[in-house]
Amino acid sequence: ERRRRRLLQNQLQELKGSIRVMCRVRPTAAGEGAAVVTIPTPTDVLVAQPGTREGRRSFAFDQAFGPGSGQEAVFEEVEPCVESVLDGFNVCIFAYGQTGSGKTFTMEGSSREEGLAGINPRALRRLFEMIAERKQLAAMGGRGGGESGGWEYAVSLSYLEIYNENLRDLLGDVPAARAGGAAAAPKKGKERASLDIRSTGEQVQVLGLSSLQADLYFADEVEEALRRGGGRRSVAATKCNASSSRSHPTLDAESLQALPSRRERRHAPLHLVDLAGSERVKKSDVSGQATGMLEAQAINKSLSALGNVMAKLQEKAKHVPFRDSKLTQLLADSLGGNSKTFMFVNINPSA
Ligand SMILES: Nc1ncnc2c1ncn2[C@@H]1O[C@H](COP(=O)(O)OP(=O)(O)OP(=O)(O)O)[C@@H](O)[C@H]1O
Repeated sequence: ERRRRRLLQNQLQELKGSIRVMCRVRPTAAGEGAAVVTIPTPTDVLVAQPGTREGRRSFAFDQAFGPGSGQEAVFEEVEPCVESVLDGFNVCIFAYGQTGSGKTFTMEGSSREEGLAGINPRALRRLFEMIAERKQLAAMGGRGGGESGGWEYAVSLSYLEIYNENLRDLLGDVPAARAGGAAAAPKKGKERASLDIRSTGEQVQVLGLSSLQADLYFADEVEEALRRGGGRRSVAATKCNASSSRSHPTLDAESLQALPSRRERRHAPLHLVDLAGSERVKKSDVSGQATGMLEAQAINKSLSALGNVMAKLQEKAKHVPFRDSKLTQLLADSLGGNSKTFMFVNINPSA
């Protein structure tokens, strides 16, 4: 079963490509004026502004989601990839777009209603469900149980943000009893310190980052930790959005898989990234604040580094400049190679 699933996943990946770019157009909000963006086919996004220099322009994506597409439909598109993490694939899903375009809504969603939950909580829940399903299958099949028999799974969660090219731990004070191995919770007062990244071969490690070890979806515990972490994100008001995220928060679910009978161990990361707003400094009027300017420069640096890395990967270039920013260093293990990357381009449909 495991081998068959891997094979199907590989075939699907070859068909769809290992970097997939989706567009998500959010509904217009009150006072924003009429939408100038439509989705004439499931893969095309048309921007029509008659009388302007741009006129009509069409953009092709792997998939386009309109204002009527709910959180569930969006998650269904990435779900097979989330599942493949337990088969050892490295996966990265990120949301890119201007401030207020729906990145946080896509990744985190809203906790107001169950149906409004975004990719992050749905992905975590799916991972834990799958682990439970596999345990149940193994128990039913007894010993042996084919290739999937005997595997043990665990998930280690961490949550950090990249702010002005510094890495900050957002889970800093998880209960010590559940904080994982070498990465114990930092002491009070030190939790906002910048952390270093170490790359060892194909694995990327953030030194001193707290983690929450889980083999079940302890809904309250996990959600509470994430909620608290989310509350620590660096947020500022810009002209475009009253509470704009100025950092790149990244939720990481490292899946650990072990087959003790054969002394096999492997791990695969799932990176879920809500990129900071891509707006131009002038338009968002953050330039008046000294920190705003610095933030905008750091955001631009990492977004353009990410753009360069994606372009080099698409070209299959020999050298990919992962080291150009903290963001690309952090994601190096799940961009390119055998990994699967999803990029959501979030847009606001008003002129
Ligand atoms: N698909 C959607 N359906 C309904 N409401 C949405 C959708 N996308 C975004 N919104 C709403 O639009 C507003 C702005 O979205 P959000 O905060 O996710 O933007 P953002 O891109 O993360 O902004 P920033 O970069 O400034 O953090 C929020 O009130 C959000 O609830």
